[in-house]
Amino acid sequence: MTSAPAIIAKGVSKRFGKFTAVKQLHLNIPQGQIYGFLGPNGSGKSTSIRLLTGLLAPSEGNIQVLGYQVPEQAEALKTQIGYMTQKFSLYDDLTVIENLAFIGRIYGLDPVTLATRIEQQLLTYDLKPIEHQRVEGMSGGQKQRLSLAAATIHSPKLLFLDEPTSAVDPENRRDFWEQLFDLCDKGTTILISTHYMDEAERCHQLAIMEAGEIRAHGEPEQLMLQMGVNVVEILYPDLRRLKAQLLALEEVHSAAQLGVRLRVLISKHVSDPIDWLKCRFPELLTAELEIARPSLEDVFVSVTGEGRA
Ligand SMILES: Nc1ncnc2c1ncn2[C@@H]1O[C@H](COP(=O)(O)OP(=O)(O)OP(=O)(O)O)[C@@H](O)[C@H]1O
Repeated sequence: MTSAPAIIAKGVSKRFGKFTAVKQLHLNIPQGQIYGFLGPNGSGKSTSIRLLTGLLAPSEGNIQVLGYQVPEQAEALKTQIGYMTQKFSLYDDLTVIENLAFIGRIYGLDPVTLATRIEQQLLTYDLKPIEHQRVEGMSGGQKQRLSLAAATIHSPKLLFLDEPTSAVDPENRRDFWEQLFDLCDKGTTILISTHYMDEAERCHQLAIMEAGEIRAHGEPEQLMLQMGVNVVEILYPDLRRLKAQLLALEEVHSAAQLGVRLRVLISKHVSDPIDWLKCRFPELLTAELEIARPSLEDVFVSVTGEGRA
């Protein structure tokens, strides 16, 4: 028997005055998965997360999270979820242990459970050596680990992470993802927002957002396979001029320079894109052209307006 979805959203929109920040959001997120919201700044990721946690009320639509109706039953849901933002929301004047204790008490943990959980979290997130250090003055990576330890102190079933890796270096991001997979392995469902392609590629499923709407969703691999464009890489000396000419063609979704190569996304309506390019640009007859494997970034530019910049 399959378990009920962790999150169901139907036709959810959020308006701030005349501005619509989230439009007709539909979600069905299974338990035990890492689900990603991928999108540029202002695409509605944070607003969507706030709606799903019950912090914001939708202007229209229906939300169910872990079987609770949101925002009506948000109070009951609160103890079952964790929420971490890119600002980490820690108390600078408190030490590592004091932060964990304070947040644990907010979640209503009894003193014995709290003491056990603090000890476990200090070990899991490698915070033991700095347990008496105040947050002020800690590195970005340490703050991130503490923030994740605090957000999971009450062992939530569902964890919301709003751009949790924006303020840390690539090594810390890698370690952070290992911790997320450990949590997922123990049954925690995770919803994470990001604007990094490599992070989105790690998710079991993701939604690509732009201007408050989901433009595409599914497993990263499926999204890459089902993309409505072919990818051609061109090795040619005068790439800047070629790029401008290519972008003027309706069939070309995007053209981005990667070092000495131009990566071009061409509509699948063009059956043989290499031949098609060589016919339109005879100077390419002697250039090196090859079909490349699609990346998530290609999917992103093909479903959003990003590619024609
Ligand atoms: N309380 C608010 N009042 C008015 N507009 C808002 C409010 N909250 C968000 N917005 C607007 O809604 C849009 C979506 O913002 P949101 O923060 O959800 O995007 P995001 O994808 O999370 O981007 P970021 O990465 O910058 O946080 C933005 O244009 C933002 O200015």
